[in-house]
Amino acid sequence: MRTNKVFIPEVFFTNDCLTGEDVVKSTRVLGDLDGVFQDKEAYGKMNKEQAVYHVSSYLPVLENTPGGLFMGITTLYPGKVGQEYFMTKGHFHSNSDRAEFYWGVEGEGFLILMDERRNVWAERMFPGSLHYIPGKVAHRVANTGYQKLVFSACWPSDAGHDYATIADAGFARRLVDVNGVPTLV
Ligand SMILES: O=P(O)(O)OC[C@H]1O[C@](O)(CO)[C@@H](O)[C@@H]1O
Ligand SMILES: [Fe+2]
Repeated sequence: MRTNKVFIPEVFFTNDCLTGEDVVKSTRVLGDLDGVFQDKEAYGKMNKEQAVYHVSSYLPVLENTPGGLFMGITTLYPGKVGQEYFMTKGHFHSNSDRAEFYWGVEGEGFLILMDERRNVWAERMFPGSLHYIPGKVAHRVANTGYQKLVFSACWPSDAGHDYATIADAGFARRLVDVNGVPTLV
């Protein structure tokens, strides 16, 4: 199933619009993404305190509750490490068959997807793009534009995050700038 439906957002979300005791905010700086980017030399020269993305997550039920939903807003800054675009860490779900929706709110980029057989493909993200991420498909987002990329997500409260599989083997393809064109290599 490889869909890329489009809807018209009536409200532009921002990280700040989620508040309250059920909201958890986090920031990933470049130093949190050690091993994620291919160009180690370029990464080594960059400021590790630099923020790459912020996530605000609305968690109305406890983590692992069956049948609940979580919702998040991510702001991913523009930038590159070498020729590779700033991107989220990426993960499978711990409960591997759990699916998720992502939707583009502001800016432009790509959702990079990889199934368990390590087939990789990408869907263009833009304000109003809607992306269904099936279970057993790893997902990460790259900002290919010159402004911040804001996207939102909705996922089951018992999905969990499996970062270890990606930390061990990475994605089979990377999204890099080839003569100004975002290209999966
Ligand atoms: O969890 P990662 O791979 O750092 O990516 C951040 C995004 O993914 C989510 O974990 C949801 O899949 C959100 O909290 C956020 O939108
Ligand atoms: Fe996810």
